[in-house]
Formats: sequence, structure tokens, C-alpha cells
Amino acid sequence: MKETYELIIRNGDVVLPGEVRKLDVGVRGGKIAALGQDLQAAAATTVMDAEGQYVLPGMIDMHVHFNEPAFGHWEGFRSGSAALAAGGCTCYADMPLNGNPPTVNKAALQLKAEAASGNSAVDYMLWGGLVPGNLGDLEELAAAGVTGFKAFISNPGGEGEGRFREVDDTALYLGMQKIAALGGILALHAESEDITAVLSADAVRSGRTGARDFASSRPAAAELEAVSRALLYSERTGCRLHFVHISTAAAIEMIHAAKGRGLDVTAETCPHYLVLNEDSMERLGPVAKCAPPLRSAQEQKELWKVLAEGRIDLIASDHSPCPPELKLDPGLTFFEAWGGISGAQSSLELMFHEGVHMRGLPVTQVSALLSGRPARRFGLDHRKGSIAPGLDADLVLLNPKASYTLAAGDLLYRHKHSPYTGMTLSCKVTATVCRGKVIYTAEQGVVSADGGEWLQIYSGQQAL
Ligand SMILES: NC(=O)N[C@H]1NC(=O)NC1=O
Ligand SMILES: [Zn+2]
Ligand SMILES: [Zn+2]
Repeated sequence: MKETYELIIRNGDVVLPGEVRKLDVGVRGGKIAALGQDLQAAAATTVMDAEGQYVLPGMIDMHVHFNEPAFGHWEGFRSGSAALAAGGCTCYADMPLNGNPPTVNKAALQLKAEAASGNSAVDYMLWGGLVPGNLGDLEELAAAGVTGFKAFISNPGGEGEGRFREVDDTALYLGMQKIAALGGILALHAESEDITAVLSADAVRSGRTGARDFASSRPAAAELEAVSRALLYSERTGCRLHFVHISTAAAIEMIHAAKGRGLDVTAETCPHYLVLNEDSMERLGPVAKCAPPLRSAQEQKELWKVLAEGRIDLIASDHSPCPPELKLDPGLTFFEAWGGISGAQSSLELMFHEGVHMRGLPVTQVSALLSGRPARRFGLDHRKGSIAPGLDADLVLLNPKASYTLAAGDLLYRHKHSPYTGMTLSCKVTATVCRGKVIYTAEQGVVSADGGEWLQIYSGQQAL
């Protein structure tokens, strides 16, 4: 019988691991079935013309905060995942905090999973939390299919008794011992609580509450101290470690050196540390507030350098949204405003605009940071992360010549603020396909908002 495809994407510049080739991509049963020239369409085949466009593997964003349960009015699975689909992301991992209850035991994971079920445009994973007092819950969380565990060394913000707590040294050390025994991975927000808490309190007490005061209250030393402590614990416990949102080249170098000594550690950074800096934070206000803070132009330059050298393992958005009154109210000081950037919809376009178009990085390198490497690190590469026969047909069409200025009205987040609005981008996602289904087109918007599935894949076994 003649082989038929449900979808053929024709004549795109297909971004394969290590090379770009002009090919047709044939999709059958939601999987990539063939890569070749002049694939034959049948009557029922949907054909997309990708002439002049890149065809990329969908981004895998390992770091977003969708705030359900209880804080869906900040961001929910529906709005957040629609924004990801529009930005060329086909799979993400949701962090265990900013919702209530935080995802620190099996019952809370169940609530999280119920909130996500039937409400995600793209596939997803769920992180569990490591907090003081939940050592006894980690095994059940692992068995229930969390990706791995997330912990904070500094105070994650949020209010009330039920908030997600940062770990002290003991909780971190014992937690890492336990996670090592469970064969899992710890994702860590690495900033020293001692340094950031004392410097923040000092700044507020003396009325130094501007953008640069906020930045000085969370210096690079706070990141470096926490990274070095966690590396020591990783060495002593054997716990696999992934550092989220690293903001300095010096921390990347420390992590890289540890990897060289044989530790199973990786580092992520976010588009905002690459595209924005302290000057942007002063100009834009708290919409650009995050932790660790945006750094100096010099630090930003050094971060691009280590990225170009291949020392950063992967890129994730750290989309951490909130309602406008917690961010944009002119009465708020930098210290009072919510810390977290709404950016998930723009990661891929920002990385192509700045990385490929402005700085000349290879398309394949940028694509690997967004897709192939996160897939490999978190054990998804048998399903996702690259364009190869047999893998899920998670594909993005990117027009590298479609310049546009990002407007608030383009954003699909629950709250339409972002530090990137007003920015002119030199490329645009024109279509997103998840498991063979077209879920977004630039003309029609999100056409399928609920087909995403929970991938209950417990971490990965691969080092990078
Ligand atoms: N609570 C929370 O989402 N915090 C995140 N926001 C941010 O800017 N950094 C974070 O870790
Ligand atoms: Zn964080
Ligand atoms: Zn985060």
C-alpha cells in the first residue's frame, strides 16, 4: 500500500542536529515519518508551504510558572500554554510554586495535574518541590511522574503559611542525598539567602529602593556562593543538579569546571539575561524585575560569550507572571513589585533575533539550546527535541524575514505585560505543530487549545 502522510511541510530549511537542509517533512500518526524531497501527498494530506522559512523542533521550556491551583488569576495552564504555542514551544515543565498548595506532596501534585488536564495546548511535565520537611514525600512524587525536584536557596516570595519555603543547608543536603538515592535530579534556584536578605533589608531601611539598588541587593557574589555550596553538596551526595536561570558568566564557568571534574551538573540561562540588562531594568521599571536581577551590560556581554563557547547547557524562559497591579502600579518600589518576568511567548524569537541575526550564532546551536539539549537532559529525547524519523512531530515554522514590533495585544498571557513589548523582532513564528497537529498559525491564532498531554517522565539519566 502506498504510504500516506497526514501532514507534509514542504521545502523548508529544516534544522537537523548539526545541519540545515532543504527538505520536506512527512508526518504520520503524530510522528515524523519521513524527511526527503518531493514527498507524495494524498487527497487527505494537509500540505504546508515552508519555502523561505526554518522548520525547527518545538522549543522545550523547562521552566515556567503557571499558577494553578488557586492563582489562576495570575496565569493558568490555558493562557500560559496558548502563549507558548504562539511562541513555538511544544512542551514545557511547570514549576511547583506560586500556586497553592505548592506541589510538594502527592496530593498537591494531583491537584496540579487536575488543573492542567484538558487545559494545555502543548505537552507538559510537572516539577515537584523540595522544601524543608518534605523528605518523606519525595519518593511518592517521583513514582507519580514528576520531572524532578525544584528547590530555592533564597526566599521565593509569595505570602502566607502555605508558601513554598526555601531550603536551609540541612534540608538541601539531606534532600540531595535522598534525590540521589531516587536517581532523580534537583533544579536549583541558587542565590544566597543570607546575602540577599540582609542587603535587601538594608536597602529598604535606608530608602534605596530603585532599580540599581535592587540589583545591588542581589549581587553576583550571592549567585556564586550558592552555586559553589550546591556543587559541594552534589559532589558529596552524588545528586544530579540543574541550575536554573544562571545570570553570570562566572557561575557558568564554575559549573563548567565542576562538569569537567565529573559532576553531573548543567546550567540554564534565560533570554532576559541575554537580551536585557540593568539599564533596561532602570528604563522599563519593575516589568523587568526578576531574581537573580538583570546584570550590567558587561556581564551580559560575558554571558553571550560563554553561550557562544558552548558552556551554557540550555535556555528556558522562567516565565513568572502576575497581575498588573503587582508590577505596574507606579506607587510600587522595586522591592515591593513582584519579581518575575513574563516572557514565555518570546523565547524562541528573541534567541533567533539576538543570537542568530544580531550575533551570528549558528541556527543549529541556538536550536539545540532550546530543544535538543533540554530533551536530552530531562530524558525526553526518545520522543522530542529534534527532527528525526520516529520522534513526535513537534515542529515550528519560523519566518526569518518577518520583522514585527511586539505589541501588548499580541501577548496571549493572562496579563498582557512583558519587558519585550515595543521591541522590533527580526523573525516570527508562523505555525506550531504538536504531535502532528497544527495548533497555532499566525493568521488564525491558537486553533487547538487543549490537546497537550502530561508526560510523566521522571527526570533523565543523561549528563550533557
Ligand atoms: N517565585 C518566583 O516565581 N520566582 C521567580 N521569579 C524570578 O524572577 N525568579 C524566580 O525564581
Ligand atoms: Zn528561580
Ligand atoms: Zn522560576
